[in-house]
Amino acid sequence: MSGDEPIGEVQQAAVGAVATVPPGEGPVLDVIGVSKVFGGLVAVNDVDFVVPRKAIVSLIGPNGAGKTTFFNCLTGLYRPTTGRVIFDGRDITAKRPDVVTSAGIARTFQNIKLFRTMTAVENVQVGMHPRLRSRVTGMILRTPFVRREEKNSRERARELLDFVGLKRKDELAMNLPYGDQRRLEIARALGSEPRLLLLDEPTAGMNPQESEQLRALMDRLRTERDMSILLIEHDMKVVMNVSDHITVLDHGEKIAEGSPTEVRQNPRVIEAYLGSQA
Ligand SMILES: Nc1ncnc2c1ncn2[C@@H]1O[C@H](COP(=O)(O)OP(=O)(O)OP(=O)(O)O)[C@@H](O)[C@H]1O
Repeated sequence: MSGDEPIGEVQQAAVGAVATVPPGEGPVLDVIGVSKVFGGLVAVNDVDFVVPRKAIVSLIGPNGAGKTTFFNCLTGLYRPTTGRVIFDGRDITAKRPDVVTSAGIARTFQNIKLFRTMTAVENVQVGMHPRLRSRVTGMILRTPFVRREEKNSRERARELLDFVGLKRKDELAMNLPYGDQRRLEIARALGSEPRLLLLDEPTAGMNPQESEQLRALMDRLRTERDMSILLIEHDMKVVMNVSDHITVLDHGEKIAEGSPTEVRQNPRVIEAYLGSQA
């Protein structure tokens, strides 16, 4: 598990019709009453949350609002204290991170987590691992099937790097400029062929031009690859321009949700978040 203390069993909230919605229909992600408690601290408090198909949904809120903890509850890094996580009609509550990835959710991290001494292509190939069919014995014996799959995965990795706009594909990850490392993280996440992509502050440390390129990339992921995106982001320009829907957390609670226009005008949001920025 994640290193946080065990909290007890996940309470089985009522799922009603949600769990019976067949894959491919209904929202891609349906989160029901998720809470996460660390000792006495309620980091996420009974949050309901939906990501419709092919939507870009942003999760915003002041520092410490519980956004990353919420992500960690979705991706199996944390076991939620209460609540259910339904992905594409399937209950993935408290499943291991590799199971969640295989189910079709990929993520990037607030602090970039690349294999620093591997090339960009190799990093993306690692990301493809959940979708590869080679077995360990085949890898040791270097069977024709393994060699063919490796070649295909190298070509596919290069395509994904093209898609995210990364030119220095054979460069070691640690030698890439910061913006390219962020792009590489996204390409690696795409390697597992997710239907839902979770991005944790992808524009952190980027200049305005790079942020705009990333916004355009998110748009293309949705329109060209039918992907749904859940975004944690502090750059309000990016959030307001790219999101179909925004949810606002404050002290672990959902205090508002709606379209960018609705959220921008919500007095609780202005007070809790936009106000504090101003
Ligand atoms: N493993 C942990 N153990 C104990 N407390 C934690 C743990 N992870 C997060 N917290 C606490 O939970 C609260 C929510 O933190 P979280 O990182 O989820 O907020 P955030 O909205 O992502 O913040 P930021 O915008 O600064 O990244 C904070 O008070 C934080 O200190």
